[in-house]
Amino acid sequence: MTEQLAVAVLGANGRMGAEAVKAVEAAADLKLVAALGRNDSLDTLVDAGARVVVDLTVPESTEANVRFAVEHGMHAVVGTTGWDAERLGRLQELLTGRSGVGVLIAPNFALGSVLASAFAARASRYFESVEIIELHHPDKVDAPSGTAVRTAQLISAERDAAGRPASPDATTSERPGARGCDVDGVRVHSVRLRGLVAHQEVLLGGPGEQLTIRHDSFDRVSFMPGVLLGVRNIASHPGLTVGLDGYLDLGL
Ligand SMILES: NC(=O)C1=CN([C@@H]2O[C@H](COP(=O)(O)OP(=O)(O)OC[C@H]3O[C@@H](n4cnc5c(N)ncnc54)[C@H](OP(=O)(O)O)[C@@H]3O)[C@@H](O)[C@H]2O)C=CC1
Ligand SMILES: O=C(O)C1=N[C@H](C(=O)O)C[C@H](O)C1
Repeated sequence: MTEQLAVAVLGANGRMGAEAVKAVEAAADLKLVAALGRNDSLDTLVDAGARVVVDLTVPESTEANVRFAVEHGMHAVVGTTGWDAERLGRLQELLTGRSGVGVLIAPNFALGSVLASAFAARASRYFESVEIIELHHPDKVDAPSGTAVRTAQLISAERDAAGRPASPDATTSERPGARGCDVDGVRVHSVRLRGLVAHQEVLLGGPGEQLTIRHDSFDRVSFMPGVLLGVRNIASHPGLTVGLDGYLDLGL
């Protein structure tokens, strides 16, 4: 039998972390060597011989966690949100000169969500209007969701490349927040509702028609194939990758 890959999970007591611990433990080719919570020392990762660190913590913790992993030569598979351009810039700098280390920042690990965002971005070339509605459980601390931000960025890039102008909007007076927030020129609306897990709709409008691209995660098990895909493939993707689509051959 080939050697098992040593994996550590940070945020192991959280909703996602607990699911990731189960997924790693159930995978014959992986070995869970550490499962850490907020008050555990990161030095445990070194002592445990972790090769890949999975970060599923909180936006204020994730950057320091990833920095520790990279500085100690460990790959990092990151699902935590909050990776804005400034943080990504610092991470890119950190990775320079550490050519063997890979970091995957994946705003969404659900394969259906990754596909939905890619399809929506491509479709947005052909529609006059586009807006995003993301819907999540009310215990989520950040808004808009990382997935919505990423989707808006992909849409914005596609529309720029296609020479599409901004979506039309005649609003001249509004109550704060009524039109959602602006992410790279795309309006994003956030719903927080008990009973939900993670959902997103991209609404695309043209004269006399609408296309809606919707993805639903009903359970956090939906994220686990993507987490495992990241863990298993990160060693062959050195440097920084943003989005699980970077590990897939979507051909779009
Ligand atoms: N990429 C994807 O597919 C997905 C990403 N997410 C993202 O993952 C993150 C976690 O989500 P979720 O599991 O729902 O959140 P939870 O609040 O349930 O879990 C976060 C956990 O991280 C712990 N934690 C905080 N800081 C540290 C630290 N420095 N080291 C170790 N553990 C720490 C928290 O501990 P304590 O409770 O003590 O604060 C908590 O147990 C969020 O950013 C969310 O947006 C969520 C779902 C899917
Ligand atoms: O907090 C969550 O639950 C989720 N967070 C990620 C995000 O912000 O996009 C991924 C998914 O939407 C679930």
